[in-house]
Amino acid sequence: MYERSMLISEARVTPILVSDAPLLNLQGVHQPYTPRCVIEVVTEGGVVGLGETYGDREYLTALQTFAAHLPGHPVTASTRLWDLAAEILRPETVDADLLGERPDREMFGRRNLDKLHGIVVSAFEVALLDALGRTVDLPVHALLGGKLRDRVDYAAYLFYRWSEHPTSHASSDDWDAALDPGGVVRQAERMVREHGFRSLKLKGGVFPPEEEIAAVTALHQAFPDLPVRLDPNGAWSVDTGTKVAENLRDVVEYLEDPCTGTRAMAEVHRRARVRLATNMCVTTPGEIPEAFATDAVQVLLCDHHFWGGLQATQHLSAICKTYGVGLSMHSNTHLGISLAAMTHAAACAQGDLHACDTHRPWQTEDVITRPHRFDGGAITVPDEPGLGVELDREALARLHERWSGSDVRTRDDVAAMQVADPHWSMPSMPRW
Ligand SMILES: O=C([O-])C(=O)C[C@H](O)[C@@H](O)C(=O)[O-]
Ligand SMILES: [Mg+2]
Repeated sequence: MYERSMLISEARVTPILVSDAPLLNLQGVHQPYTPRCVIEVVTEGGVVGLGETYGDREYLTALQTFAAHLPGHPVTASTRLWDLAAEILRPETVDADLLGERPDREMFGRRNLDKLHGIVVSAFEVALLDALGRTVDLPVHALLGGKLRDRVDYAAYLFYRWSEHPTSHASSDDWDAALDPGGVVRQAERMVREHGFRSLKLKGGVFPPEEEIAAVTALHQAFPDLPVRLDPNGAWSVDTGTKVAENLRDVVEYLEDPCTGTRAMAEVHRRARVRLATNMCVTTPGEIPEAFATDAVQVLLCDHHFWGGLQATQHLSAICKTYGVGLSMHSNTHLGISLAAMTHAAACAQGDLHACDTHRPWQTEDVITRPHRFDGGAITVPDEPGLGVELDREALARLHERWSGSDVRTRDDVAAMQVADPHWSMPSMPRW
């Protein structure tokens, strides 16, 4: 019998808008503000566990529906969340958008019911583990079986970008534009100076491949000791991907999603013998067998937000280790609750872990009282109870008020680009 204090008395989902930088990608540009959700799970014992996830309208509705069913469940039973999700979030009860292909919006693979369950379960699993850890006075990594490393390395996530958004009432930061190799190298210099990163990743798919090859080569020349990656989000044909891979064979640690789809990835790897990574063609367990059997992917980017949580990420790391596939971590615009969860997940991941992605240096605000600092490009794995972060309630209220006063309800990089270029549309693939 569970102690009464371990039962959930309330689960809250608070949508917020987070200011974001004008970062360019294949689809367009980041909006001035992007939606996220903060999850709070309150126990009968008065403990609050935290989670953070996507805030797009259709996810928000699913998260709120799920939250209403949580009171009475114990925080010790996060594995049961999967059955609960299957019961509550059925094809007839969820937004149809969540079940269809939305290549115009998402860069983490296809949408289906399993993926939705993984996203919802993950958000609450993290909050349950945080609440449990605070209750029993143990860090989340201990609840996952114990950390395998004390520090988690992150990569400098470099973007082509404008200095400002093209709208007047937008958020701003003090970063310069980066639209050519020189600008990208200067951005990397500042990232490395301020945060000590020891790996570099450039978001590609923005300019023709020759320009991106030049930028990555310039990064390699400026930082000969640091591994460099390039990720065009599947923008290239097999021929183009093969050519880029051959050009960058001695320069990149790996190429991430040069092409769209497992078959195209396998063909590029067969032809060029350069390591390939993905957060697009393998984003659910069902996609693993074909990708591993055809050697399409040598590094898999996990992401607890859509793989189903911290425990699912651990399972994934064990599968990758078994098949000799390396592991890294995907990110989207996020705040400190997510960074803490990512750090606990990575601390417990088995096998060959490459520096994880994080968008955090691009964010100028947070919802935790002591925002993380990178030291030598790494985050020290917290040993405090739970995730090791405290909610800044004033900041949460401010960012929620921004959400309430705005009509931005989804991340839409295509629409944001149309503000600058009314003729812009989602490029058809392969773009080059
Ligand atoms: O590795 C990736 O594919 C990403 O980080 C996807 C993101 O959506 C990225 O493209 C971004 O923030 O523009
Ligand atoms: Mg990627």
